[in-house]
Amino acid sequence: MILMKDIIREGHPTLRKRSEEVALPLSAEDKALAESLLEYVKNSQDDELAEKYDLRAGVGIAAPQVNQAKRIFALYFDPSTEENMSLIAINPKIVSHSVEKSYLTTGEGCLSVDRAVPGYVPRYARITVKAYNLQGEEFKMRLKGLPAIAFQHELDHLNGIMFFDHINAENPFAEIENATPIE
Ligand SMILES: Cc1nc(NNC(=O)[C@H](CC2CCCC2)CN(O)CO)c(F)c(N2CCN3CCOC[C@@H]3C2)n1
Ligand code: NI
Repeated sequence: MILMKDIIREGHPTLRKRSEEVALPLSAEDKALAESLLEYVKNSQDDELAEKYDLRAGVGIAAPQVNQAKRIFALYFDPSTEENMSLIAINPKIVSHSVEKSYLTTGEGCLSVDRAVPGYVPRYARITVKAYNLQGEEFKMRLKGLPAIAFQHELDHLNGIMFFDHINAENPFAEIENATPIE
């Protein structure tokens, strides 16, 4: 299982690389990597396991964060939540997006960033995405709200982008034009 010691931190060059597309059908190694990413996010949201293994809570994690520069990430929102999502995305792409933006009023954090970086992170409010699943089948999804924000945060990792790259340096909490805040 992935532990915090396996997660690389800000300053590690892999976080600034463009990850490589993975070959389909997935090799056994890439399949195991993808499953371990989803397992981490689920474990991190389980109070007992998070406590036992000292895991920082997450709703997503990307392969480069465990020093695997591959275009794979996982997202997990418990079925009891409005978002309700369990996703492994292989070679993901945003195929279209709204003009409207959105942002988390709390700002964002990152498992690979051991400091708080305050400020609004402008993202597309709605996105249409395409990716491949563990079986190598292509799928499309339309996302909005927190799942859309999280998908963009993880996709950024595959392109060597960190959330704080998007924060307005002059005024981190400057109003974002044509944007809907997400509480
Ligand atoms: C929004 C949120 N971000 C948490 N952490 N940061 C992350 O997920 C980073 C990715 C997120 C940062 C902003 C969008 C994507 C990880 N990133 O670095 C991967 O690249 C949370 F932990 C969290 N929740 C709410 C749901 N809760 C359910 C019960 O368990 C606790 C859990 C806490 N919500
Ligand atoms: Ni992150």
